[in-house]
Amino acid sequence: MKRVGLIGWRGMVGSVLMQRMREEGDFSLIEPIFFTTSNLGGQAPDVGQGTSLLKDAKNIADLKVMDIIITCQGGDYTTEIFPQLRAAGWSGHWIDAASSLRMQDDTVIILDPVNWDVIKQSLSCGGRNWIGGNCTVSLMLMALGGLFKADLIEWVTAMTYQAASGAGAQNMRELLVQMGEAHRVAKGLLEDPASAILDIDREVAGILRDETFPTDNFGVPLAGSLIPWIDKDLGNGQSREEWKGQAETNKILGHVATPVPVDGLCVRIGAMRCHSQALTIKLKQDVPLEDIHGLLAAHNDWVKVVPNQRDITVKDLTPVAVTGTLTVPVGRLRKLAMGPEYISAFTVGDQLLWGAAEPLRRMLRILLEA
Ligand SMILES: NC(=O)C1=CN([C@@H]2O[C@H](COP(=O)(O)OP(=O)(O)OC[C@H]3O[C@@H](n4cnc5c(N)ncnc54)[C@H](OP(=O)(O)O)[C@@H]3O)[C@@H](O)[C@H]2O)C=CC1
Ligand SMILES: N[C@@H](CC(=O)OP(=O)(O)O)C(=O)O
Repeated sequence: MKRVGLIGWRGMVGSVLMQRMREEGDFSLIEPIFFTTSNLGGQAPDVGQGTSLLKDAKNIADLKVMDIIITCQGGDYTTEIFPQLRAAGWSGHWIDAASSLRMQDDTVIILDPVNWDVIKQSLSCGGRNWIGGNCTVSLMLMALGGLFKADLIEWVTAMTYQAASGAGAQNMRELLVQMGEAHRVAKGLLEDPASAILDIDREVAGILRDETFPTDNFGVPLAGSLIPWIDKDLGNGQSREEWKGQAETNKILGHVATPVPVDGLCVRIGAMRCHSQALTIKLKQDVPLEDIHGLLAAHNDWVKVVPNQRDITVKDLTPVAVTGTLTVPVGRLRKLAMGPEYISAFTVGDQLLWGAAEPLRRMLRILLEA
């Protein structure tokens, strides 16, 4: 049995990974060893193999005896430990949720339903560094995989509606506290059916703008508002989240020489853990919508084409419908006024599942089966 070190297993992404590994019976196929950065010697979780003690996630000697390491601990941890481990001669497989190593030449961004060929090629050449992609990019590719595979996309813009979870667990909590505050100030007026809506609105706007409003994590209100910037400012008008769209999409697809342009605006909204994206796609040719539906639906087991009709769209193409599931619906498919090669699409995906934990879990299975 392969010895698999798990780091970051109690964080938000790590907890989703643990849940999925339990559901899929992955622990029965490995010898799991749990590490910590904060609770050395504490109790490791019992995953069906009895209890054990947590090991030090920064102890290179302990890490070196692992065949495979999966980390959801974060970019700082990766930046500190990964080079030391490789410098110490470790030749095991490193599977990582953090973005730090994604664009290095010796890494593959893993999303096997989309880039199994790239993963296979790297495995056959001795590849050992497997990095999960940005959530927005992975979810877009799960949805549009059929069009990319058929080489039909000339360019795509992604206008995103990203959930609080992408910013971290504390941000999810803060969103709910903000919602509670907004409700608190309006509660009395809401209970009075005769109250004026503009009075309610004034109270809510007042608390959202109040300096006591809880914004320690987001820095600004998200509830009752939105934040049109995600991740760092690259200084050229683009956010780092927007930059990842083209850079990671093309690396995932293995398009080194002729990248497909991917760009857009990334916006944080008050959803909990599902990212949504409105896509405008310029196709290389005029393809009938029916064929587009067929290509999209046939690409992988999780994408689901939602007919472009109101009733089913408002029910099935939403964060509420998708949260906690692996389904990636794509809908609002129609030809745009710009011409027959231009189509719109809207997609939703759970950013903690296909956007973070699931590609890592599946990479582990690929390595176990290799
Ligand atoms: N959030 C997201 O949507 C996505 C995140 N990622 C990447 O995954 C990595 C981890 O992100 P995320 O899971 O959000 O990070 P978390 O902050 O939830 O967890 C990271 C680590 O924090 C420590 N920790 C400290 N206090 C707590 C607590 N109260 N509960 C749980 N853990 C605690 C744990 O380490 P220890 O047990 O050692 O103390 C844990 O492993 C990052 O690199 C991120 O970039 C990738 C895709 C999406
Ligand atoms: N930046 C993403 C979440 C994330 O962790 O992305 P990355 O893995 O590329 O750093 C978001 O805020 O929604």
